[in-house]
Parts: sequence; structure tokens; C-alpha cells
Amino acid sequence: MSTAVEVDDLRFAHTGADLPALERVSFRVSAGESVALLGPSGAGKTTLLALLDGRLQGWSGRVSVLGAPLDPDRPPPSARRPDTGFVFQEFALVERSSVLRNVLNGRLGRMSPLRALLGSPTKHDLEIARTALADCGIADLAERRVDSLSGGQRQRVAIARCLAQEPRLILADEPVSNLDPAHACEILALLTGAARTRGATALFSSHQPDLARRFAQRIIGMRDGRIVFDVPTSELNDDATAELYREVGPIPGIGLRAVS
Ligand SMILES: Nc1ncnc2c1ncn2[C@@H]1O[C@H](COP(=O)(O)OP(=O)(O)OP(=O)(O)O)[C@@H](O)[C@H]1O
Repeated sequence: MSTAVEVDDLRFAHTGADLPALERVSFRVSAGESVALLGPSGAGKTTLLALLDGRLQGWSGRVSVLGAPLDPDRPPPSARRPDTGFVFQEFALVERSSVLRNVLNGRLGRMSPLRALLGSPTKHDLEIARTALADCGIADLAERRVDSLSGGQRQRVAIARCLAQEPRLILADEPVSNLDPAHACEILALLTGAARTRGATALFSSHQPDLARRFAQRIIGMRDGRIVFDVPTSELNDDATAELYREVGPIPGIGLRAVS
């Protein structure tokens, strides 16, 4: 199976931070896998996802995304950017625009520069956007303004925008933390299901171990910038999860394969 993400001995510190946000991080995600990142606040999940999205520079180690190495000193070339889609916790939508217009924004990286500048989609772009809306169960909301939608509907729009981009890798940073349990479950089912049917890879962070277990094939546990376990979902036990989220102190052996 080919590799979607390969990270080797990654270290990164935010400008001005006393401690590194990522320390000796190494892991690999196969193409088509759904993997969850778990860990308490400050573990480094957002930093890792932003870095894989090409938004952070100044790191050390080796990082390869969809078969191409990332450059630690510059963002990926624009031609490669549409291959990676990102779903944000806060949705990051244009509130005063329609749902369809927001989803079409996902096509911008696939349009010619002139079309992107003019915001002028082709028939093909429209078809893809409408398919993404239908796949996310919100075809009937196409003409609604985003600021009239509920949180769950907004996250569906954000996922539809991501799918319209036709990404091969979907990164999602706590995509359900603003939603109630029922909607959280629906949205993670949608995200991982859409990735699976498209043959895309999904890497999402979460603070909800039960949902991560339900929708990911593999769980990576992070704490203080390091990976403390990396296991198939079936091997994750309650003790390991409790240990990951305990308040303070060193992490003793938890019966799982430590990877860094
Ligand atoms: N822009 C920044 N400047 C300085 N330090 C930062 C910045 N962003 C994050 N950090 C620090 O980097 C570390 C990792 O933070 P990060 O947001 O990646 O963790 P997280 O696991 O995503 O947490 P959460 O679950 O709360 O979102 C933390 O110590 C945090 O304070």
C-alpha cells in the first residue's frame, strides 16, 4: 500500500515558545487509512496538522505528503496544494456568502488563475460542487447564506468545500468539538465515509476517544509534543486513553507499543 504521510524525527517550536510543540515525531499513514490524533490540550495536534498542511516552516526532520517531500523553509508549490484538504474546528466559512459559493471556494485551487480571480466556475466545477453538497446531505441548502445555518450544517458545508477540492489527503482539526454528541457522530461518519468512498486518506484530531475509536482505523496518542502510542483502534484500551488525559506526571508503560 502506498504512503500518504511519512514523518521522521520531526521537531518544531513556535516562534517565541520556550518549549518545542513537536519533538521527535515519527509516524506513517498509508494511503486510504483513517487515523485519529488524540491527546490533551497543548499536545501538538493542531501544530502537526498545520505543518502537514504546509502552513508552518522552520521545522527539522523529514516530512513527506502524498509522495512529495515538504520543504522546511517554504510552503508547498501552489500546484500541489489542492491535493490536501483541511477541515477546521471553527468551520472557516464566508458567513455572508451562500452555501454553494462557499463550496465552490474549494474549487479555486483547481481553476485557472483568471477564473479563480473572477470567481467564475466552469460547468464541471459546478457539477463537482453540487455532488459534494449532495454527498454531505445539504443539496437543499445550496442557496442559503451560511450565517443562517446551525453548527452541524456549517460543518457539512465545510466538508463539502473540502470534498469539492478533490483532495487525496483530508486533514481535520477537531472537526466536531463544537457540535453536540449526535451531530458529532454524524459529521465524523460523513468525513471518514466520504474519504473512504473517494479513496482519500483522513487524519483528524479529536478530544473524544470514543468517537475516534468508532471512526478511525488507527489512533495516535500525543502528549507534550511527542507520540506516546500508535496503535490499531482495536488495540486501544481504556487505561491507555485515561493515561493520555491524566493531569500531570510522567507516562509509565501502558502496555502499548511506544513509537518515540
Ligand atoms: N502560535 C503559537 N505561538 C506559540 N506557541 C504556540 C502557538 N500555537 C501553539 N503553541 C504551543 O504549542 C504547543 C502545542 O499546541 P497545539 O495547539 O498544537 O496543541 P493541541 O494538541 O492542538 O491543543 P488543543 O487540543 O488545545 O487544540 C502548546 O504548548 C501551545 O501553547
